[in-house]
Amino acid sequence: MPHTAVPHPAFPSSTTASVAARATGLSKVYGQGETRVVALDSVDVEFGRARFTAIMGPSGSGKSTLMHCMAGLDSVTSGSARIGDVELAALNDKQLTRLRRDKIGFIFQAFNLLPTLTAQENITLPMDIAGRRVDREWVGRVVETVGLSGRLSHRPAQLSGGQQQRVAVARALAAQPEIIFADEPTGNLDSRSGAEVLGFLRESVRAMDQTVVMVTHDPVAAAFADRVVFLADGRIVDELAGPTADTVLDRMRRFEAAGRTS
Ligand SMILES: Nc1ncnc2c1ncn2[C@@H]1O[C@H](COP(=O)(O)OP(=O)(O)OP(=O)(O)O)[C@@H](O)[C@H]1O
Repeated sequence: MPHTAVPHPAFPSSTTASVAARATGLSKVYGQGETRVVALDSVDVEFGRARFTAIMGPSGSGKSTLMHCMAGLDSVTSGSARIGDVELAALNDKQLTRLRRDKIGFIFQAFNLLPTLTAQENITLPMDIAGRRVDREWVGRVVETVGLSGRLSHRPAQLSGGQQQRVAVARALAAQPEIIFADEPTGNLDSRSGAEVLGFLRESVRAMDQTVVMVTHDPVAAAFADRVVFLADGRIVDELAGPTADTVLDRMRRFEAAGRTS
């Protein structure tokens, strides 16, 4: 039963209200027999609402798998993945599709923009597909925040890589999803454009109470987050609040050293 204690404002408890997504004992196993891979091994993690969380860890540690399971893009083998109060395993395909469409925003390394549509049309496409009314005022604010006001009638080919990624960020933000999952969102960008995009994500969390979960290899990118969780071999092995690029790098080096001696 949920406890009913009133949380002290300075110490928000991890009740549903403050948690946008939660994994409990989440395991994911691919294949069987000789090809069996335990990608996630009983992961417990919460992603706070209106928080920016980075997921880091060595290649193959399970970062993308965790994100895909939390976003309903992949099924879980055991344990639980929830968005808000919704247990993803309890949904059928149609309900999952609707949940992804209505509650989740995605930003991937490949921008996934439609080449024949303008920036504006790409930004509102998910809402148009869902038959949702477009909140023009909100979209205007998003477009201004990501600095695309002068580029709305351009098609993707007429935009730089950084601008295209900003369109992808605006598209995710425009629908006001409960949570945005970003997988290496700046992987293809030069460091200046990357920093801009991360700054916009950071600003969306601060100014618009957006929730963002981002997978990254880059300590500089992770430093834009409020918190970093570290995965190794499918387990959460550490976390860091208020990260800087140096503290993240330091933590990564320590894991590498531990990995070499274990
Ligand atoms: N569809 C799949 N079938 C079989 N094994 C998979 C599949 N997807 C991932 N894996 C395995 O699960 C483990 C975790 O993979 P995952 O892609 O989640 O790691 P990652 O931390 O995101 O890695 P990277 O940083 O290289 O992208 C790896 O050993 C990978 O080979």
